[in-house]
Parts: sequence; structure tokens; C-alpha cells
Amino acid sequence: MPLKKVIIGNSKRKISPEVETSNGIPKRSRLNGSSDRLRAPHHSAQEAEDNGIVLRTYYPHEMSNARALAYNNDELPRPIELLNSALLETQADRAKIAVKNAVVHWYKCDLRTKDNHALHLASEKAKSKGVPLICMYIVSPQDFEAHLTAPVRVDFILRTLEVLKADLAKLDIPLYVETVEKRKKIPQRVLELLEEWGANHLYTNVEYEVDELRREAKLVRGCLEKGIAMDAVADTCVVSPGELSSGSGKQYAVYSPWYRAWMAHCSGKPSLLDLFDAPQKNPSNARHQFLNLFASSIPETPENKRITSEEKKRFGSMWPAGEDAAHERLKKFTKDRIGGYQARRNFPAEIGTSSLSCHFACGSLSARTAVHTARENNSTKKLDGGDPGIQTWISEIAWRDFYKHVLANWPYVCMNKPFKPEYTNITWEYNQEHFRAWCEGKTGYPIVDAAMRQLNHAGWMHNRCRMIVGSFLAKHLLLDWRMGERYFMEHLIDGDFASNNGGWGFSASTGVDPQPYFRIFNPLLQSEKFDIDGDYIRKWVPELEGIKGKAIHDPYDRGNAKEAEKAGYPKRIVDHKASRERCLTRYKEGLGRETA
Ligand SMILES: Cc1cc2nc3c(=O)[nH]c(=O)nc-3n(C[C@H](O)[C@H](O)[C@H](O)COP(=O)(O)OP(=O)(O)OC[C@H]3O[C@@H](n4cnc5c(N)ncnc54)[C@H](O)[C@@H]3O)c2cc1C
Repeated sequence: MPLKKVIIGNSKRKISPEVETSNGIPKRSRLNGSSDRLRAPHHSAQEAEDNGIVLRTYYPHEMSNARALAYNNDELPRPIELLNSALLETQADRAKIAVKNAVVHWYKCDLRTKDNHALHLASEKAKSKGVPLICMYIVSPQDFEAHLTAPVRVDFILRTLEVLKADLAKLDIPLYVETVEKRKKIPQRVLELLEEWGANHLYTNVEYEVDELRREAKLVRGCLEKGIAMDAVADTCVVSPGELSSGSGKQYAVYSPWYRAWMAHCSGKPSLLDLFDAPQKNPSNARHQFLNLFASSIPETPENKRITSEEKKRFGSMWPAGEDAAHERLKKFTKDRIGGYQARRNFPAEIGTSSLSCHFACGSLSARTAVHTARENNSTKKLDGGDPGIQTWISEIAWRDFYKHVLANWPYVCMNKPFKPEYTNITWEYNQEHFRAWCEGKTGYPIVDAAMRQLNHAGWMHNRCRMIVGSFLAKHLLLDWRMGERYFMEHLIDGDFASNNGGWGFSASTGVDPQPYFRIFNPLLQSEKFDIDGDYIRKWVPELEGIKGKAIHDPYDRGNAKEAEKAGYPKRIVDHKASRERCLTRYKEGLGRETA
């Protein structure tokens, strides 16, 4: 498929960041007057900007190391703490508010009816007073832009909403979907809608990105001023951020001890895997009372996220949307493939993984349901022990929880800052030709190219390949890893800030679970090990279809140069050995610099 124009930045699209100063969020003394917008002392982000590259639209500027460290030292309130305080301080007053004409559930990344915490609470509340439950979803084109949501993901969300609307209608529950252009207008519009519907109870599930936490913290208080009780509850993780801490009371920065704690926590509290019932049917007058909401339709794809009709058809058949489709896929995976997961999950030519990530990302399947189902399929009926495939799959879903814990505890990862602030000191490259070759799958490294072409065609890439292309971008090409992070978000159907940021941090060694910086993936060895017969490469790089045997991994150096050249396959854009040396030197230099 021809690659769409590669957008690596468009300064016209910059959206002013919401920073702590503009939110009136209390600051602690040492940092009074500073803001998240402070430039990093080193030049990477500045150089990117000078080259017209916007690393992230929402936080185009990199935060200073000092400010990032202030979060680490508990000198700044984390956004999750702001929300928790807002909920705690308003709890008693919210409890006094009586139910009026309806109760509202605000959908975000939880587009399902089953096992949805906030939806369940909203339904119970509505039922207890015999009033209807109304569901709503706000489409914000500016939000999609700010979050770099891929068009394929927007399409998937809108298709999921269509299915959800029909599912809810069977329960006489309306799903009202409205487009609000400007993201800052969303809270005001939510309040207006509640007033219009005569509802003074609002339920929603917590999202852990910085802006959403700050917005909800303000909205909980804003609602109360208008006599509305808003509740934001934990739902997206099996074990929610804040529930685990190390012996010293801090958040774990390394996965393995965190996972042991996660497992012990789940085992000690089996109710964590109890599933929430789907909402009950609305009272019979709901359809009459809210006729216009039932009649409303799902908006068209916003202009900034349109896809072609050919893409729409392709993505529609590759990625069926909705809760039932998710459950169907989960059922098939747990029946046929989960047993072989541990052995097969690293081979991209095989269908060895669940391909459920798009459902987790938009919430048409909950992580809790997935882990619950896997446990029920285990011979031990436990999370650990028993089938190795099941255990490994559960541990992968736990990675998803882990990165959300990281995001909640180190919010600066959301603000253009590496998890390890000292990695800011590395001098990155901004070679646009190299970046374009990487994006288009034309680097001359067949495994890298196959993977990038899979992403561009399917909106999804196998995990092993995500690691290979991530390492290649940040180590071989020495490109600023945030360019890759951004490209992934703009093209993945499962784009999820926490998992993507975590994966990129890992690939570039800037993330949690420190990987020694001298461990640079050798793409050739990775290719030989995980695409043994070259089937994955042949599938995605048709120029190399005719190359036989092991030469597929490296056609120019293994006697097939003429064939590769004739078929138009590019030569390597960088030499492995030389790039490796350059990377080691550059990382050493950068990390040797004093962190300002
Ligand atoms: C550079 C990079 C970027 C990534 N970006 C994303 C992203 O934007 N969204 C996303 O969901 N995953 C991301 N991942 C993680 C992983 O690649 C995908 O979750 C996985 O490939 C999805 O395929 P699957 O559903 O078949 O996974 P399975 O192997 O079946 O795993 C089941 C589920 O576990 C979770 N999971 C598995 N591996 C990971 C992991 N390493 N980190 C976090 N969660 C994991 C996912 O929710 C996944 O759907 C990224 C990984 C890397 C290295």
C-alpha cells in the first residue's frame, strides 16, 4: 500500500499545553512560578523544533529535568492525587445529593456494557430510584489531534460506538454521542447536558493520562457547585494504580518485583476478578422521555481523521468492532491458542497472540474479563501455576497495568519527558531521510521493513517487531525516540499512551526496567531467530518474495544483491556495526553529562 504522507510535525497544529499554572493547581514552594513548559536545559527538543518537528502536539516543549525530578521527590502533586483529593474532599456533600430525572454514565475508553465498573454503579443508582440511565460519549476532534489518535483507531472507536448504541438500545438505554470541537469546552458541555436532562448524578471511569486526571479533578468540584454528584472510579486495570507499593512505600520502577506484588495482591484479593453485571433494562417510559437521544446518530468521522473507503473496508474486515466481537475473539484464543502462547508468541509470521489490543484500548473488552477468563481456563483455576501459556498471557496483560501505574506515578512521561530524565542529555539525530525510510519500510533491513509495512497496512504490528523497529530507530538511526513513539500513536489501532510510551522507553532504554544501554538489538539476528523461514518478510516485503533460504534476512550480503536490486529493494541505509559503535559513543557521552 502506498504510504500516506508522513507527518513528522506541523507547527501550525500546535495546541497550547494545559500546564499546572493555567489550572490553578497548588504548587509547592521550591518550584513556585515554574511551569511544565520550561525548556529542557539540553538541546534535543529545541533541535527538533528548529527542524520543524513537533514531537508531541500536546506538550510540544520538553519539561525541565528539575521539574520532572520534583515529581519523583514528591514536591509536586501528581494529577492522580489531585483527583483523589477532589473525590475525597467532596465525598460527604456528593452523598447528600438526591437523584432527579436520570443518572448519566460518561463513556470514554470503556466502550462496553459488560464488566464496566462506572456503568454498573450508574445503573444501580438509577435502578434504586426507578429513573432511566443515560449514556453519553463526546467526540472531540481536537482531543484526537492532541492524543495523536490514529485514523484507524478513530474508525474503530466510531464503529464500536455504533455497536454499543445498538446493544444499549436493547436495554432501552440511550447512547447520546455529540461532537465538541474544542477539548477545553468538554466539561462545560457535560454540565449543560446534565442540566438539560435533569440529571444530577454522573459516573465515569478514570483515565490515567495527565490532562484527563486534571480535567476530572476540576470537574468533580465544578459539578458539586452545580449540585451534581460526579463519581470517577477505577476500572481499566486489574490492579489499579496506587494499590501496590514496594517495601519503602514507593512505586516499583522494575517490572519483575512489581509483577510479584501484583500476583500476590490478586491472589490475596480474589474479588478483584469478580465481574460487574451489565446494566439492567431502563424503565419503560425511558424511550418516551428521552426520545431525541434514541433518535440521535453516531457522528461522521471528523475531517482530521478521515480514511479512504478502501481503508474503511479493509480495517472493517480485519478488525471487527464491538463487545461481542471482542468476546468471540477472546473465546477462540483461549480455546485454540492460549496453550501455545508461551512457545509461539514471539514469531510474527504466526497467529500466536490474541490480537485483542484494539479492544483493550477502546474498552470493548476489560482486562479483568480477560484475566478472569484465562484463569477459568487454567487447570489450577489460579492465576499462577498450571498452563504455562495461560500464565504467560496473564503476565502480558499485567504489563498493561504496569505501564498505567508508571504513568500515574511519573506523570512527566506524558509531558514529553523520558522516564529517566538523564536521557534528555543524549544528542539525538533528526535526519528526515532516515526517518522517512523507517516510516515507509525502506531501510534495507528486511525485518524492520516488513514490520513497518505491516503497521502501515494493518494498523497493528507484532510485539516482537515493535521492539525491533523501536531499537532500530533509537539505536541504529539514533533518531529521537519520541518521533517513533509519535508515529506509532498516529498509526496504531491499539494506540494507548501508557503502553506505547512504555514500549518506546524500553526500546530506547529510556524507560522503566532498565535495559543496559549497550544492549542494541541486532536486526539480522532477531530476524533469523524469530522469522526463521522468512515467511513474515516475504508476506510484507513483496520485492523479496522470490529470495530463497536464509538470504531473505540479508539479501545484499548473502548472494542475492542482483535480485534484490532488480526488484527495487533498497540497500541498507546504515551499516550495523558502525551504527552500533556510534550509538554506544553517543549514549555514553549523553549519560556522562551532568543532569541539570
Ligand atoms: C514500542 C512499543 C509500542 C507499543 N505500543 C502499544 C500500544 O500503543 N498499545 C498497546 O496496547 N500495546 C502496545 N505495545 C505492547 C504490545 O506490543 C501490544 O500490546 C501487543 O502487540 C498487542 O497484540 P496482542 O493483543 O495480540 O497481544 P497479546 O500478546 O495477546 O497480549 C495480550 C494483551 O496484553 C497486553 N500487552 C501485551 N504485551 C504488552 C506490553 N509489552 N506492554 C503493554 N501491554 C502489553 C495488551 O493489552 C495485549 O492485547 C507496544 C510495545 C512496544 C515494544
